[in-house]
Amino acid sequence: MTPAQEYAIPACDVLPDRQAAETEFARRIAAKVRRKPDMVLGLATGNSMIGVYRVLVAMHRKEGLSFAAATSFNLDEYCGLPAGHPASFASYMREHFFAHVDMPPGSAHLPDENACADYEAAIAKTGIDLQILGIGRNGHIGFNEPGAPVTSRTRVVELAAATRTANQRDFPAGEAVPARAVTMGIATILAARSILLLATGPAKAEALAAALEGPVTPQNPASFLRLHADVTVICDRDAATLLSSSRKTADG
Ligand SMILES: O=P(O)(O)OC[C@H]1O[C@](O)(CO)[C@@H](O)[C@@H]1O
Repeated sequence: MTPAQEYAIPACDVLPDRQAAETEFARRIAAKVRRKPDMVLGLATGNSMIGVYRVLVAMHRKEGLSFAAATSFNLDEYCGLPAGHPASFASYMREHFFAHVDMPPGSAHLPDENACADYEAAIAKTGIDLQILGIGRNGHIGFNEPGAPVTSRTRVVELAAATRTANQRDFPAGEAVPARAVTMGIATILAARSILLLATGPAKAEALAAALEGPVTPQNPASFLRLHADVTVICDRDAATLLSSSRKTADG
C-alpha cells in the first residue's frame, strides 16, 4: 500500500454547516465563471448539489452571473430512463439549473449510454476547465463505484447496491433504481484542469476521510483525486469529523 504523503494533499475548507459549504462552493464556481465566461464546466447532480445550484441561480438573477458563453458536460446518467423521467439527471439539471439560467440548450451535454466514445471526443475537443463533484458514501465520484480503474473513460457501469439504496429516495414508490448507469471515467475526471469536491453531512465523513487520508486505491474512487494537482474540497463540519485535526482547523 502506498503512503498517502506521496500524493497531492488537496486544499480542504471546512465550513460550519451545510448551507455555508454550499454557498462557498457556489461562490468558487461563480468566481471562475466570471473570470472565464466561456468556461467548460463538468457538472454533477445528487442531493449535495441542489443547494449549490440554488445559489448559482440566485447569483444569475440578482448579480447577473451569466452562463451564456459557458458549455457543460454532466458526469453521469441512469441507463434506460427516458429524459423526461422525474429521476433522470436530465430532469434534475433542468429543474435545478438549466431552466433558470441563460446557458443555451445546445451548450449543455449529458452522457448517452449509446454514445460513450462520442461523449469523450466532445469533451476532448476543449477539455473541462472546472469539474464539480459530490462524493458517494462508498467514495464514488460520478458513478465510478469502488473498483473503478484509474484509466477508465466514459462507459456503462453496474451500480453498487449501496448507491441504489441511497438513491431510491429520488424514485417513485415501487419503482426500482436502474441497475446500470453511464458515467465519465476516473481518467475523464482527472483530465479536468481543476476540480472542486463538495461533501456535506455525517454520512460522507468516512468516505471523505478515506479519500483524503487513506490509501489511494480503486476501493475509494475519490482517493484518485490525490493524483490531480488542482483539487479543492469544500465540506461542512459534519463531513469533516473523521479528518485529522490539522485539516479540520483549516477554516470555519
Ligand atoms: O449528493 P449525493 O446525492 O449524496 O450523491 C453523491 C454523488 O453521487 C452521485 O449521485 C452519483 O452520480 C453524484 O451525482 C453525486 O455527486
